[in-house]
Amino acid sequence: MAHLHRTPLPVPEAVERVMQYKRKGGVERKHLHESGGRVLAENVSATHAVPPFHKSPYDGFALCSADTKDLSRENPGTFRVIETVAAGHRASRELRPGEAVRIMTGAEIPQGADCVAMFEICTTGEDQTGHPVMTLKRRMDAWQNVIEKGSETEQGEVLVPEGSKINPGVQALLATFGYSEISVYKKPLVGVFATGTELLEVDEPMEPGKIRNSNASMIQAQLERSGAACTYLGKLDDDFDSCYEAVSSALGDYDVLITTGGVSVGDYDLMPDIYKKLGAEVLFNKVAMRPGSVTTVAEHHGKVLYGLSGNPSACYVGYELFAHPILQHFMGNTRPYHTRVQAVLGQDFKKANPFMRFVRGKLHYEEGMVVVYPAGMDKSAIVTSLAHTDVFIVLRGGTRGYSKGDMVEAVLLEDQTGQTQF
Ligand SMILES: Nc1nc2c(c(=O)[nH]1)N[C@H]1C(S)=C(S)[C@@H](COP(=O)(O)OP(=O)(O)OC[C@H]3O[C@@H](n4cnc5c(N)ncnc54)[C@H](O)[C@@H]3O)O[C@H]1N2
Ligand code: MOO
Ligand SMILES: [Mg+2]
Repeated sequence: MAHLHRTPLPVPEAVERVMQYKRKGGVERKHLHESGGRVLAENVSATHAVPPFHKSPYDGFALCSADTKDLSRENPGTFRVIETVAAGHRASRELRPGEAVRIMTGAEIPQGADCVAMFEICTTGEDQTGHPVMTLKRRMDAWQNVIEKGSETEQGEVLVPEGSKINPGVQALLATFGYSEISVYKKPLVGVFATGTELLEVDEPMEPGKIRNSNASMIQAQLERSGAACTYLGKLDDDFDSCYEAVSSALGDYDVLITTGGVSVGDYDLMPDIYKKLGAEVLFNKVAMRPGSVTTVAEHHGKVLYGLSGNPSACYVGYELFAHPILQHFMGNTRPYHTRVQAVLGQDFKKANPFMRFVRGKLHYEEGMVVVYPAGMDKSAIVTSLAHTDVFIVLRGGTRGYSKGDMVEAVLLEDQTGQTQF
């Protein structure tokens, strides 16, 4: 029989207790195309200057600025066009005074040239011998319209430090500098069990007294959203020996183990006794929050075991508050906590709040303001409102409810930025 008396721990303290067991995962090499969303385990440095040569930003004529110093509308100058250089090609020889090269955007500026006149300010024609010429009616400055070698970055500069998340722009840099592979932090391997004799799997027909196991699919998707690697280990009947056996034998194979169900004080809530028999230290088994007050977290030889509630909304909230940040840290993220913003509450929420409440909510942008609405029914056992949830609306304990227009805190579940503090 589980102990009936449990002392509720304030949420920030519960998070802090879990985070005492955070650890960084190992490092692995990943192909640049498979590195998106991972965290860099090495600096990305410029392996060469960018651009690697003086380059033309325009389609036009490359020439020597000194040749243009006396030019004006009244005194145009005519240049012999000696060749055309497309991007990817180089001029065949150095430019001599009085010469110009027809050059395309991205091509290397020929030796002897130091500026580019855009096509739009040049007129083209032929001389008496039929050779192509170009006429210019203004003077050019040295290095005008040239992207100079190394002007964007010099060789050796650290451009993205270790610990940064790899986004499409970082992938552009990896490609620029020839990193076909890169060191990233490993994903944590997370094992998931669903407990409950009442559970049917998704492909099973309904039966009297039974419900389908929605938490396993939900947790797997939450893990995926967090970037972790998940193995669903199956559902377990509420039978002590088989549950104990399954949990204790899975422990060694995963970085983190998550179970759902069986953490409260019912006759078949077996997780507390399983933790006891395993010799795991329970960090807390009651949190001063709704939903998810029964969320239990234990530690076994430094490994964290999550006993999430069986009630779907409680399970969902328990995961995001207590598992997401530890998994983010494992993956090298220096901002492991969900981003929080101030938002306008879009409708009344009049329930009194003895405990801190994490209302599943939906974010809208209205006239440039972030507005959040409760996503639907707000009880621990509710599953339907989770479909419309992308934020938690944080309502502090000890309040008599909130009104439309009040400023509230919103935890953004689908934002990538994260923050360093809970
Ligand atoms: N006497 C008390 N009873 C309860 C307390 C309490 O403090 N004293 N706490 C209540 C609260 S709060 C919650 S939350 C629930 C937590 O229950 P458990 O975490 O032990 O979970 P179960 O009993 O296994 O299941 C609860 C509920 O959720 C359904 N469930 C379970 N697994 C799944 C799943 N994988 N997919 C979908 N639904 C699932 C299960 O059928 C139950 O209906 O305890 C209260 N009781
Ligand atoms: O642990 Mo329960 O979800 O607070 O209702
Ligand atoms: Mg129970």
